[in-house]
Amino acid sequence: MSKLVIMRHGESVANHTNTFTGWSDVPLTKKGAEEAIKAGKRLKETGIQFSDVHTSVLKRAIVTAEIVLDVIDQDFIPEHKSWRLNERHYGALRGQNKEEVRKRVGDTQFMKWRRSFYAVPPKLDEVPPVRKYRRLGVVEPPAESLKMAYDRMIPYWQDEIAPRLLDGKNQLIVAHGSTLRALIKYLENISDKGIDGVEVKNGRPIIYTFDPDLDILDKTYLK
Ligand SMILES: O=C(O)[C@H](O)COP(=O)(O)O
Repeated sequence: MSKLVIMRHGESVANHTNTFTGWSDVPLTKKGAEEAIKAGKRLKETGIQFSDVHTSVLKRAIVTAEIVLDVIDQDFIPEHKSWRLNERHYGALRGQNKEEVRKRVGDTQFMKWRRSFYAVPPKLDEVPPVRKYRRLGVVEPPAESLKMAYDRMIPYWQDEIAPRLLDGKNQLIVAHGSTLRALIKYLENISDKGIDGVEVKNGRPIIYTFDPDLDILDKTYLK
């Protein structure tokens, strides 16, 4: 029986100011770092030994993962970073205050951009080149729906995570609200409509236990 723990990064400065973030690379707040420490302590109590940790290439996930590994005394495990685990790209909404956008466009459009599977947020007119993505040969998208994020994230699951779990190796993923909603949708076979209501909180680990065929035996939330 292998275990997968998925966790959203701790509070970022953009979460704190209620700003659309996506692929913007923002640090954790002090509270975010404390959430990571708390999550690490709760994880330590479970005694799970991980073989690998996977993060996006965004520092709020990377730093959260490193804090957790430190607290659980598993800093030595291989750390894999992939743009495929990045937050969904919020396009031209990034950097905008969520409350101001909500007031401007109304609740329905606001929630559609944030929670529906297919809605694409307003696109960036121009995507400035970022060395981090250029060196990976990745073209930063002008915006992504959750479906688009799902489509680029699932190959990472199939290539890098599922085979390790099938080999009985416990895996930790520290990523983002949207990528983790996409993964939960895939793992639990949630409908396109049903995913609207799924929320992933900062710094709260979710533990999946799988049988040898990678069917879910149990799902536990750590508070
Ligand atoms: O990218 C962001 O703004 C957040 O990490 C997730 O935001 P959401 O909860 O509005 O999708």
